[in-house]
Amino acid sequence: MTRAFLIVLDSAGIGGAPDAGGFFSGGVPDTGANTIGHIIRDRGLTTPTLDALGLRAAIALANGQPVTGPAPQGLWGAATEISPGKDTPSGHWELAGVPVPWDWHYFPDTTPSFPPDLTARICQLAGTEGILGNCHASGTEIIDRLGADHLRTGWPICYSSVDSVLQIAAHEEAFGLDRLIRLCEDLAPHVHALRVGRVIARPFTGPEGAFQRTPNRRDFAIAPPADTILDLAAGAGRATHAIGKIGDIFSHRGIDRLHKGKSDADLADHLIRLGAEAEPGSLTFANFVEFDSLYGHRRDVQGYGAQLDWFDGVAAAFLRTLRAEDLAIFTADHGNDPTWAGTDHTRERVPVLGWGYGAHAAGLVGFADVGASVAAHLGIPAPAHGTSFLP
Ligand SMILES: O=P(O)(O)O[C@H]1O[C@H](CO)[C@@H](O)[C@H]1O
Ligand SMILES: [Mn+2]
Ligand SMILES: [Mn+2]
Repeated sequence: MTRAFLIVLDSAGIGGAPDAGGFFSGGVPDTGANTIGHIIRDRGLTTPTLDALGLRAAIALANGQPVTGPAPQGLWGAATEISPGKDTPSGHWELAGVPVPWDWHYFPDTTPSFPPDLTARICQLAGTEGILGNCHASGTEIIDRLGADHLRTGWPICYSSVDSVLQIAAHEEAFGLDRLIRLCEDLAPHVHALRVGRVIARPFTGPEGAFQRTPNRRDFAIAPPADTILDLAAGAGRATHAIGKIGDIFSHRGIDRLHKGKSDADLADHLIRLGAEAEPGSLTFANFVEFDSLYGHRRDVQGYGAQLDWFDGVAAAFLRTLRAEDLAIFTADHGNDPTWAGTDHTRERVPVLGWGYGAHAAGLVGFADVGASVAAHLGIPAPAHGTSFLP
């Protein structure tokens, strides 16, 4: 029985989104943002495995440029998102066959950013007299700025961004990791009721002047509004594996086994192991978050490029574990151009790089077509949206 592996390189967009002008980072429209394209332009990449599948061709296709160079050996294309958000849940759900049917609520870029009753709710759940932050911020910048106040007052640091999120940073030892996670979990239903996609716990540690975020981030996301390929695979009795934060993104629906780690290197070990071991008929869905969290939001071109070079070797090792009848697709959930203004995601098309069907041009497809193709490959019911691009 065939197996499927869907692997998301978080934020590894390739530009060309037709609606990019309606999205902003740092007050600048996303028109022209191109995460991988600009890393190639400014640093260069050594990604022979992804290139052979069709990465360079996909970038050209996404941006309306002629496709030149060696013919791709994989199933390749570029996908366009229709969901009205350039965030992680929107991208992953649509890839899994469920475009977002509502408009997310975004907290305004003002101080205060949160409505008074929500702030009061946070205080009540945290057992504090107030909160710090209450604004848009970059997560590393705000702990540098407010970490000392946090230690002094014991108040949680609450912030948002251009995404539909409420993030809470707190010191693991001084505030307590379990207390932070419980606060976010208890707050999540109140935040989801506002059509805000996620509450994210952002624990940090260290002394003043050297605060550092830890890997114990937790996301509490709204549940997807319809059956995703995870639900459909699980419903068909198939084994489903979630690597990284896929469990959090899908509200833990349709997932048998979670494979988490402290870093993307740990997640790469899980992926390569599951390539060898995953059950016949199973679906493995992976998210590699460090492209986004360590390099995209931090606008670090060199770091992002080095991570892509590293990942290419992971992809090569993983593909060697596969069986002839398997399908693997490498893709992304949105952009996060490290050369762009601000520190936020960027609206972009994403690469679709498939292994298992030989050389085939899928062309310009939709995010939901990825989920439909995975479902067709596995022989499970199709999600409500999308059309398979398998030959
Ligand atoms: O700057 P940090 O805390 O990494 O926050 C980022 O992480 C969130 C989730 O990807 C985004 O909405 C953005 O705000
Ligand atoms: Mn993401
Ligand atoms: Mn992000």
